[in-house]
Amino acid sequence: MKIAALIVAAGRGTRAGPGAPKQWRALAGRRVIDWTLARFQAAPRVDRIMLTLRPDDIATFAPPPGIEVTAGGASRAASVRRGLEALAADPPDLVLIHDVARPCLPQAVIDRVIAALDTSPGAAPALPVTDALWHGADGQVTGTRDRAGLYRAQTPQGFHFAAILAAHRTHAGDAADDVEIARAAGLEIAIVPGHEDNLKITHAEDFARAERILGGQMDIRLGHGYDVHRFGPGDHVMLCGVAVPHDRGLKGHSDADVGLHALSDAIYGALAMGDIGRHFPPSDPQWKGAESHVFLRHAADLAHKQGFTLSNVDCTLICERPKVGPHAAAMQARMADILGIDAARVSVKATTSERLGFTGREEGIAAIATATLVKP
Ligand SMILES: Nc1ccn([C@@H]2O[C@H](COP(=O)(O)OP(=O)(O)OP(=O)(O)O)[C@@H](O)[C@H]2O)c(=O)n1
Ligand SMILES: C[C@](O)(CO)[C@H](O)COP(=O)(O)O
Repeated sequence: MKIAALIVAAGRGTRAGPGAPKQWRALAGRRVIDWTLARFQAAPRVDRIMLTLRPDDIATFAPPPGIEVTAGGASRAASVRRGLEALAADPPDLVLIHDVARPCLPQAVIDRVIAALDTSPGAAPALPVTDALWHGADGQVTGTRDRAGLYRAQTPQGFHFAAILAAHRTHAGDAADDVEIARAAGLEIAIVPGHEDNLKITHAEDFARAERILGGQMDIRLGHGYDVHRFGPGDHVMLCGVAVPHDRGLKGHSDADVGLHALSDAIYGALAMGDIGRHFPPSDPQWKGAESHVFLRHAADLAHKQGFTLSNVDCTLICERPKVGPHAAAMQARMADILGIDAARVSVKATTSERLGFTGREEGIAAIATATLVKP
């Protein structure tokens, strides 16, 4: 069973007020569109993601790997139709059609829609109306309405692909959503429970609500690491991935880069996956003299495999000499490169220990590091 997600993102977001269209605006540290795409990238049963954008946005948007992009139309229905036509070249069995403006979609809602499509050609999430309903005009209540049997429709709305494509091809005019188009073609649509978190960002104040929801949903991990290496003979030390000239070297099984070792341990710690010695045992001869970027890359890859993004890292080197300041910018750039994150999220600093203790006596160098991992 091949399942595609079609995310419509070609609207102008006029009701959200001045500024960029809402899909491009920042929300809890990422753009709205990034949160919405991440929902479907993390959905185990979704094989393919098609995104419809305004033509001018296609020129500037660099889609993440695996995301297909096509141009949307003048209305939501037109954008969906274009997305369906783009998918039709290699048709999936099922399609889940979702508003980019619903970035807080819980995975459970996706699962419920897919499950309902086993027995129904269409299925969509909705919540029963729980407030009283009024008619109003000029600021006055002019009537009341029975709320029994009324629902608030959400997305993703899921369909058997061939059926919804045929429904869109024969539908004339606009529609509020794809359920309306499917029903006009005679398709039965099952209602599955939606979720209050699955709001559609429509007005400016909805951003604050979405931020609160995402903040509550996020898995935020903090890890810390500590490492020490003793000085020995040599003419340089490896610190945070940079060779720093010195009148001694650091002793160790690998290249003895205390900074990268502490940072690797911080990431392993945040994942609760032990430490560097567990993944690269010192008893194993293959790691003798190893360059420590291998360890750091391994830790970062484990984080990514578990769906975490590295939000920031911070490393402090503790030594009297060599002086770290002249090399800090190069260390920051090298660590950012190894981790694949922006240098603005990487901090390297140094302190002496006021000539106290083993670092003060210049017997070795110590490093402490922290890493913050975030999973939406
Ligand atoms: N021509 C359009 C219009 C809307 N949409 C998408 O349809 C979804 C729901 O629409 P809505 O919330 O109304 O978004 P906008 O049309 O962008 O907002 P507004 O009506 O305030 O301008 C959004 O994901 C929007 O990007 C689209 O793909 N193409
Ligand atoms: C598709 C939808 O999100 C279902 O609730 C809704 O119909 C979109 O409505 P809008 O008028 O485009 O905001």
